[in-house]
Amino acid sequence: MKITETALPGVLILEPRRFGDDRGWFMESWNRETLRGHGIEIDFVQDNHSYSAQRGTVRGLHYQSPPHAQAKLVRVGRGTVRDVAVDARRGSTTYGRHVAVDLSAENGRQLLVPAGFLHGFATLTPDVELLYKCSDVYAPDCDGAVAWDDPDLGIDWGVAPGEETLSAKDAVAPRLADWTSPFSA
Ligand SMILES: Cc1cn([C@H]2C[C@H](O)[C@@H](COP(=O)(O)OP(=O)(O)O[C@H]3O[C@@H](C)C(=O)[C@@H](O)[C@H]3O)O2)c(=O)[nH]c1=O
Repeated sequence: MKITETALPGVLILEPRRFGDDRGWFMESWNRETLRGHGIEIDFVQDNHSYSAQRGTVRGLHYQSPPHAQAKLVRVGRGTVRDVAVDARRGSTTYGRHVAVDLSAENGRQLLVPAGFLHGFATLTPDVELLYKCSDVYAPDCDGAVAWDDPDLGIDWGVAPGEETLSAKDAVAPRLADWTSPFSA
C-alpha cells in the first residue's frame, strides 16, 4: 500500500498493491488492519456504487452535516474520474481549498476524503462505475451540496463548458460564499 499526502491535511491518495499474473491482477481494495498500520482508523458502515453513462457527468460537491458527517474512501471500477475534495471546515487554514486527483480503473488510486470536506467527481470517460466506502449511513435530512462550478473554488474538472450533466439538486446548489458550513476545524 502506497500512501501519498496531498496539499490538504487528511486527504490521502491510497494505492493498494496489485499482484499481476497471466490471468490479470488481484488487490485488496480495503483492509482495516493495513490502514490501521498506517494510522488510519475509520469505521466504514456503508458501501456505495454509482454508474454514470456520459462523459462530463458531475456529481457534487456533496456533504452530510453532523451528526451524520461522512468520511469516504473512493475508487473507480470502470472508467476515469477527476475526484475532488474541498476543505469545508470553518476556521481551517485551508478552508475553501481543494485537491483534485484522477482516479481510474487502471491506476487503482483511491482518495480518502475525511469528514468536514465536500466531495464530488466528474467523469472523464463514458461508462463510469464509482465505488466508495462511507463512515456514516445515508441521512437525507443531513444531505447538502455546494456549487461545483463556483468560480471562488477554481476547480479544473476537466469538463468543457456546457458539457456537464448534473442532477436537479446540484444545478441549484449555493456558492461557497452563500452557504454556512456545518463543519468546524
Ligand atoms: C447518496 C445516497 C443516495 N441514495 C438515493 C437518494 C436518491 O434517490 C438517489 C440518488 O442520490 P444522489 O443524487 O444524492 O446521488 P449522487 O449525486 O451520486 O450522490 C453522491 O455523490 C457523491 C459525489 C458523494 O460523495 C456521495 O456521498 C453522494 O452524495 O439515491 C440512497 O438511497 N443512499 C445514499 O447513500
